[in-house]
Amino acid sequence: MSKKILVVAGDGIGPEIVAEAMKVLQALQADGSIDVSIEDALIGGAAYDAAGDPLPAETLEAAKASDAVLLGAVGGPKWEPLHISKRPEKGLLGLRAGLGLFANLRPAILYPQLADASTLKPEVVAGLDIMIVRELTGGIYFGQPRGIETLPSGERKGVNTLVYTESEVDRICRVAFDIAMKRGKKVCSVDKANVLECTEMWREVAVKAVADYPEIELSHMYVDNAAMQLVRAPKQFDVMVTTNMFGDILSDCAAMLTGSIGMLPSASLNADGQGMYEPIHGSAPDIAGRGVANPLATILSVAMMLRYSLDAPAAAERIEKAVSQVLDQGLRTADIMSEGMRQVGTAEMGDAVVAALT
Ligand SMILES: NC(=O)C1=CN([C@@H]2O[C@H](COP(=O)(O)OP(=O)(O)OC[C@H]3O[C@@H](n4cnc5c(N)ncnc54)[C@H](O)[C@@H]3O)[C@@H](O)[C@H]2O)C=CC1
Ligand SMILES: CC(C)CC(=O)C(=O)O
Ligand SMILES: [Mg+2]
Repeated sequence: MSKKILVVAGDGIGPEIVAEAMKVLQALQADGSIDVSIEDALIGGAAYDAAGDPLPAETLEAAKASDAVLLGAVGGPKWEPLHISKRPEKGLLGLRAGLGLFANLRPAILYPQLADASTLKPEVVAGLDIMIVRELTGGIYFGQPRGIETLPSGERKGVNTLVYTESEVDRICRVAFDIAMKRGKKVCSVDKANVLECTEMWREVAVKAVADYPEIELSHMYVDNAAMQLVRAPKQFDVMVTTNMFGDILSDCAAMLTGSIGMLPSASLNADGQGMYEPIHGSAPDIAGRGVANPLATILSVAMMLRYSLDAPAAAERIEKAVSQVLDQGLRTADIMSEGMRQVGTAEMGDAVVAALT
């Protein structure tokens, strides 16, 4: 049965990288590997400019009616003064919350061809394969109260609130445990339980939940140490599970171990298996419009979509193999360029992946 995909390209490099991911989807559609219908919608700054709203009601409705959403990236300096990404019911946060996408999976895998591009020594990262499981609809990005108020003294006070309920922690830990059962059976829960009560509770809930998974080896680490360990000895990690903000930061850090933030895809899933798929990076305004952005994270996000929402694991594997093949051919966008390789732009990289697929 045909599956519905909603494409929201967004801002900055969003439309450029999504165009390449669409070529891959369309190639798979054309050769009969998948049966999908594709619609577009607006989000972020583009939606604000067109409709005065960074998450128009029709975008949220279309997303709810789809089997999967493919997102580029949102935001940029033009819209930052408007604070559109700080309203939890609006923009990207609103779309994630509106779809209930509480589980964000961010695989940090080093393609062996990119060992030279990693910020770490080849022997420290060879074979790196970490799954970061980030809670995505709670924590400090959503907690109330939030905002900036002016005190009677005239001084301003900025407030954000870190909140988790036990059930929110329990469900994300179970996602991490289920994933770990299919991998190395090791989960490191990352918190700041020495300082923050909310994450002290997080740790207690993780310990209670793991009792249902006798084969899982659960460890705990404070987030500052986890950041350090990621760049010291990343292969000690199999699955990491953590809060919304800690996962946001640690995954950008882990991305560099694989060569570039332009290499890391993600899947954001709800309780019904519906998903949104996006690269972990943002709209990269510094390189937008130049045709130099790396589209591989977005293309690999399509592979995650095929695996998690479209029940097409063979097609997902074909995409991953095609990416490996273009790297074997020596093609590199600027962010992963190294000596002796051939530098290509966004579109040439997308075309090469399609050629390797077919
Ligand atoms: N999921 C999303 O839509 C996200 C949106 N943002 C938004 O994006 C805007 C820019 O944020 P930044 O902090 O600069 O983060 P960013 O991830 O957009 O860029 C950080 C750095 O990585 C580079 N980069 C990112 N993606 C790349 C790619 N595919 N190929 C090559 N280089 C790449 C950029 O050129 C920049 O130097 C902001 O408005 C921010 O709010 C930031 C993160 C995630
Ligand atoms: C709106 C932000 C939380 C986006 C971001 O940085 C991310 O999801 O990685
Ligand atoms: Mg981020």
